[in-house]
Amino acid sequence: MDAGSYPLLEGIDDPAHLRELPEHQLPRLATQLREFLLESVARSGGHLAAGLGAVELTIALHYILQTPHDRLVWDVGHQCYPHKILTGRRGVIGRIRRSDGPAGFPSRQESDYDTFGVGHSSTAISAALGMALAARAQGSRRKTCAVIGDGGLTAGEAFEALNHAGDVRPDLLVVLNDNEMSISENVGALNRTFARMLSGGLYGNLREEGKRVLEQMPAPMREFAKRAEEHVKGMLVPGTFFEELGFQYFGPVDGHDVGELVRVLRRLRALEGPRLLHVVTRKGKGYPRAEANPIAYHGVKAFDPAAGLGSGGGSGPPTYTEVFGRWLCDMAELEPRLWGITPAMREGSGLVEFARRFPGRYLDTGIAEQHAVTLAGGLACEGARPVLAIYSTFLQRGYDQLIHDIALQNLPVLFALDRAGLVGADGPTHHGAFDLSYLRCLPNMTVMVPADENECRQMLYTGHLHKGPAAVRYPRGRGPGVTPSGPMTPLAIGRAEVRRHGSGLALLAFGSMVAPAEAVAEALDATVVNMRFVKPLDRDTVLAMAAEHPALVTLEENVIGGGAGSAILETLAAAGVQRPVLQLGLPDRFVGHGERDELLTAVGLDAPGIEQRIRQWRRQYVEAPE
Ligand SMILES: Cc1ncc(C[n+]2csc(CCOP(=O)(O)OP(=O)(O)O)c2C)c(N)n1
Ligand SMILES: CC(=O)[C@@H](O)[C@H](O)COP(=O)(O)O
Ligand SMILES: [Mg+2]
Repeated sequence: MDAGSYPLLEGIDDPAHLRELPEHQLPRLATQLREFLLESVARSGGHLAAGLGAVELTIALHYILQTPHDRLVWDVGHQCYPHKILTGRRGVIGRIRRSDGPAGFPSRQESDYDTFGVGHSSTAISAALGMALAARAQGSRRKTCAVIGDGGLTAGEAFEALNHAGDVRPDLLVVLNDNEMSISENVGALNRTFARMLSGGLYGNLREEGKRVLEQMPAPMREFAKRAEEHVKGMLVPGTFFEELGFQYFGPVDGHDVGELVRVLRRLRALEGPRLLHVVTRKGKGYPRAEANPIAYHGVKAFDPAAGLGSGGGSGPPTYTEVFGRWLCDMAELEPRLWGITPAMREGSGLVEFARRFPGRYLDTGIAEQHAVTLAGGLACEGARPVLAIYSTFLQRGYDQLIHDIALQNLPVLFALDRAGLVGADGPTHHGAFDLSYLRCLPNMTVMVPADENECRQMLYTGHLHKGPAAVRYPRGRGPGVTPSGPMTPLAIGRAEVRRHGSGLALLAFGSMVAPAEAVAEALDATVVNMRFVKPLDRDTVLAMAAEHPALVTLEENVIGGGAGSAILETLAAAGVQRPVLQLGLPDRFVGHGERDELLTAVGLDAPGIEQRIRQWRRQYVEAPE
């Protein structure tokens, strides 16, 4: 930040300083905060459009709420960069999501102002409700506020929390930040109702007419008239939906009018009971390129704000996501029963082309992973061949549905699990660290892990043909660069592939670990097996490797606990085979944020780290056992 270019912002090291500003300076502060945010994220990369849209709201919330004494809980938290800038992290925001910088989402260990750790959506109201009930039980007068977006409101947990709050009636303020966007265009009937009412002529005219009339009123009447206007507007938009849930509904309010927000929030803070303030904002506000294309500017790499984002479509081999997206379209051409489903991640999961070409078989459920899983099951019951594209970490949201609705009924649903393993900048809330453990323990599941992009395509095809539930898990970004080619041929279920023969020891590698295993094989005189299937495991190959080698090493980009290596240990134990086995994988802790390669090195899953750990272990436990 060039000294002096943001004079108001530079004077704010915490919200107490903000609250010393006279109200009339807040619009100028908003301008500086927005410009600083754009300049910073254009350099660092990260989430941009949501934060641009939340600048005035963030200022008003910290201006009126006595944070951190009053609790402010953000939903998802990707819009929290203005919040972090105003709460003492202006100096480090330029390193956001780097291993030496702040997390990309609110994090309790990072700041007292980050009252609840988020990253997965739709948790804020539940957490805030818990905090509000605790305040009531403690006889505290502190206030609790949750800020949730219209996308966040498409998830079941948000409704569960609203329904419960309306019943137990805490002192809780929910702010709905409605910009009609999720990452892509928001979906859902409630969203459609909002959009219809807020864009409707009647509401728009009333708001403009109301402003004109108010301006001509003497000041004392203006406050009363404002309230009257709010209630009249409240009758035009689905406030009743929230009032049926026990909330007092206020708004809609212009989410970029910081004075209006301060006035309304000041009133609402003084009230008690469940209140919902409906705020209308524009995602990407203040940066025309982001306003025009909020999808592209939801999450960005470093870019030049003057030129905007690059043309995209990087050169080089396709990413795993692109391999999946192309396979899905190719397969949909051949198989009319194929459906593509995403829980609000069309772009991230590679479904843009599929959605364009096969709109009748494309479903975006909104942020509703539980529903998406069971929906796929219903389709499968009727002979459809659904493919659920879902991040590994987000499938955690639909785990009971996976067990109860899909695996138990042995329904042919294919799960394309993207972002498996360490994702990098998004950190522990988004790493796909657990899916091999949580999938392989389920009866009827087939779990495949491709070593490269071509194998990914073959596995997707194999899973599609399979008569029961199947999952293919692949990492964020690119693999070893084996571009898919040739016809799709199904793999033999449960068969591994021996890539290299050695005599020293056998490296039994899964997915992204095959490449580094091959890189160290010669130095270790090791056999390398591309295991391909975590379930069903290739038992014959495992036992043969144990018979032919003095020791085994398993390698996986999943937690060791209950993962693929554990499946191998179970196989050896069941066969009464005793062999030294070293399990390499993710540690039994949450791995932080940073560049993916940097994190893999930090947990010893890059080639040098793998070689070093094997040599050390072999010396200690194989060559000179006590
Ligand atoms: C459980 C879960 N599913 C999916 C996501 C991915 N995701 C991050 S932000 C977002 C859209 C959120 O929309 P909204 O709440 O309206 O916030 P906005 O970006 O519009 O400000 C999604 C789907 C997530 N973080 N958590
Ligand atoms: C906030 C959120 O959950 C998403 O925006 C997520 O950060 C997307 O991750 P990718 O960048 O890996 O698609
Ligand atoms: Mg939104």
